[in-house]
Amino acid sequence: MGIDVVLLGYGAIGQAVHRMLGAHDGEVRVLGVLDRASLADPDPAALTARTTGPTGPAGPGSGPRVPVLDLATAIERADLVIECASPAAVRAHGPAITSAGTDLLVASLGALADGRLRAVLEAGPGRCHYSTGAIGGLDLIRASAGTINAIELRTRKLPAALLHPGLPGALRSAITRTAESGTAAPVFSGSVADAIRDFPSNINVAAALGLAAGDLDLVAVDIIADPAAAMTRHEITVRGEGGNYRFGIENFPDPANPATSALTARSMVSGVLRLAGCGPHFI
Ligand SMILES: NC(=O)C1=CN([C@@H]2O[C@H](COP(=O)(O)OP(=O)(O)OC[C@H]3O[C@@H](n4cnc5c(N)ncnc54)[C@H](OP(=O)(O)O)[C@@H]3O)[C@@H](O)[C@H]2O)C=CC1
Ligand SMILES: O=C([O-])CC(=O)C(=O)O
Repeated sequence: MGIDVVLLGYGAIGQAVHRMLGAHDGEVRVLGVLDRASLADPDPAALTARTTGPTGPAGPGSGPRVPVLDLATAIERADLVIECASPAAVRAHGPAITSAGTDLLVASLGALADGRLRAVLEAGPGRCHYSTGAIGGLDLIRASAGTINAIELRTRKLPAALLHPGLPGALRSAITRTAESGTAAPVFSGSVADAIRDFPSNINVAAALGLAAGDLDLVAVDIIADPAAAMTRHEITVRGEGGNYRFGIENFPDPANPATSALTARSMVSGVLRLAGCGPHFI
């Protein structure tokens, strides 16, 4: 028994998930990974026996090697594809996975701010699962869907964790100024869609909150660049007819990627184990 999985993306989260699933190989078998090169060249012959390995702080060669697969083989063999790449990867490859009947677990939930893509992925027949990622409390928000009036998310990260090549110039300057001044400052205020547009790999948690609430427009996002932020902080305030809720989540960043909370990989492993039927299950 157990389930067969493939990792879509093999960076900080993908490698951590792979390492952690090693302790559960009776329940979950990692068949291989999809990387940028294998996704760009659909010819399985081009990939014959190619493997990849960890590139994190533990150093090359210190962890298990894993086969690199082409997308068609991954879809055919896997029960579940674990996406831990980027919203762009969900857009590009998610529909092929779920429409072929293979399940998909998504970390890059920002992609699902696009209602049309969400509808395609949810049409199946493969199931699209949403990872709780770097936060908690989504069960409570889901249970309160339809009764929520507003959600505020205040995310505090290191300036270096917020910088990325596609950042608009004004935001880049604001974040760089914050880093140079040594003082924390707000750098973004806006909707989930705008946050995901400007910080696609940094604020998927905002989309998670909106998806759980059943309405992304309920979520207001503030991002603070804080040169002293040894931990990434997500402050979540929910106001609704059933009650008011506050969650303060302080995560250590993943050592391999300061933009990503280390909790994210653990959340994905927990989700995969649940899909493999390993309890306990909180529902
Ligand atoms: N829901 C949540 O709470 C969270 C979600 N995330 C999501 O998880 C993603 C992965 O995080 P992390 O592991 O830290 O990131 P990394 O940058 O460490 O690794 C991402 C890996 O995915 C690959 N990749 C990215 N885009 C594509 C693509 N379009 N096609 C193929 N491969 C691709 C990258 O390749 P290359 O190096 O060539 O770019 C890299 O190997 C983030 O981008 C973010 O969207 C992250 C944290 C929290
Ligand atoms: O890891 C985090 O704390 C949040 C994050 O990057 C995301 O939501 O994309």
